[in-house]
Amino acid sequence: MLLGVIADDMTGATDVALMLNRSGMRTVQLIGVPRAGQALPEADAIVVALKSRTNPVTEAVADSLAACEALLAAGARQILFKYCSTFDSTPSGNIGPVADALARRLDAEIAIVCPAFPANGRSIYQGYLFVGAVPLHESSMKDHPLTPMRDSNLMRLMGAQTQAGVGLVDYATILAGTEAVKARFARLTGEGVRYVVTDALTNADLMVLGEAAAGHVLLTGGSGIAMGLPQNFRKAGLLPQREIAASLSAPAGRAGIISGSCSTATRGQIKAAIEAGYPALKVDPMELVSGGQDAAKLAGWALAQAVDKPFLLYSSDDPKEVSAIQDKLGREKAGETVEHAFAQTAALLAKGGVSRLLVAGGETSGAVVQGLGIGMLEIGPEIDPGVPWTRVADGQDMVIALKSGNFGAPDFFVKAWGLLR
Ligand SMILES: Nc1ncnc2c1ncn2[C@@H]1O[C@H](COP(=O)(O)OP(=O)(O)OP(=O)(O)O)[C@@H](O)[C@H]1O
Ligand SMILES: O=C(O)[C@@H](O)C(=O)CO
Repeated sequence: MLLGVIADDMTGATDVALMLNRSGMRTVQLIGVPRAGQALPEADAIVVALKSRTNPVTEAVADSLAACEALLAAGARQILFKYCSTFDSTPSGNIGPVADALARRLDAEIAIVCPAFPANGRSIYQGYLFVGAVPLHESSMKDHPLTPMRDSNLMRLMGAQTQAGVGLVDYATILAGTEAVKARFARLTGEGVRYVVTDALTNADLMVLGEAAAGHVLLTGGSGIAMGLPQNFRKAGLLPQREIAASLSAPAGRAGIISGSCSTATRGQIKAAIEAGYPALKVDPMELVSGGQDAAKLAGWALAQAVDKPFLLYSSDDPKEVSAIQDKLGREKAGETVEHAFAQTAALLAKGGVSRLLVAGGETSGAVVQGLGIGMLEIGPEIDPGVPWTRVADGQDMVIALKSGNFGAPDFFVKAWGLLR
């Protein structure tokens, strides 16, 4: 094992695992902190998916350190701390405190801070993070319920979360190439800077950064920064050339979609699936509370549909409806109610013969994976940037794709099946 990754949420873990797999590293995703003494699977890279983005700082730090120990014990030579490409966090964390703890553990004198993910419109210029054509604080992330992003300057954002010095490698330096970036790293380290925000607009920039950071024991960022790391291991003779499969052989069985994501992207994808004739049932949190709907009824409905098209179970709604439900139930209870129902439903669906599943939403994916008792995923082909098919590697014969709310083209739910054999 060469590279160990600690990801702060479930879909972010699949995102970075895909990036590594595409770049020729055989990658396995583990769900949660490995148990003490647990033998980790054979792989070039292992991604540990945590739920440490918004939980209390002390828990996030403890889980990240435990994951780091397990990865080091399995032979990791470099550790990547993967967070969201929109730097989802608050002034109290969790990105800064987790990075600080990992830097201390690894004796890292420098660590890149690079959430750039050009394929999904996340770029960094002069240390400012852009989402598409607008700065982060003007994007929909400004209204995120848990981690509203009201600033776009990564030096300020990181600086508010750590006591360590924060510096910048600007775009002109990236354009000047690997040696220039390395020289800037050395200068900043000499000035007492630990965290280096790095500009990046294109994949080529990420390759330069990856090469320049070959000797760093710790990196932090979005999945984009992983793109340039496999080349270093290959150059060092540690990583053989690997075939990347363009499709995934999937077990025979029914196909379906579970969506608890309320993002604009997901709602568009649901509309496209319904227009394509997929049988669809809307899940209503109020009905779940009153008992009008429950997991048995949802699974019963899904399994009663004709098998020629995947079924779609969705609670996704527009922001006005979601906030009306949250006003009635409370934000936490609304989320938990839906997640609990989908977790139980997923277990019943698997028992009923569903073996091909698409799930939309980070929290929803976490709940469904837990409901299915999944501990390990092997990474398959890319459906859209940041979202691969995966195969369950420690239990039932199933393929599953976990989609971040904001990711995927409008026809995501319709085209994904074409990659399965
Ligand atoms: N109709 C609804 N009313 C209120 N809450 C809902 C409703 N539907 C889903 N939810 C909750 O909203 C949350 C959606 O979060 P989730 O992480 O699954 O999606 P997302 O935020 O779009 O995705 P990501 O985190 O990947 O960006 C979940 O807690 C889910 O249970
Ligand atoms: O980096 C991203 O945007 C995603 O992988 C993610 O973390 C979604 O929660």
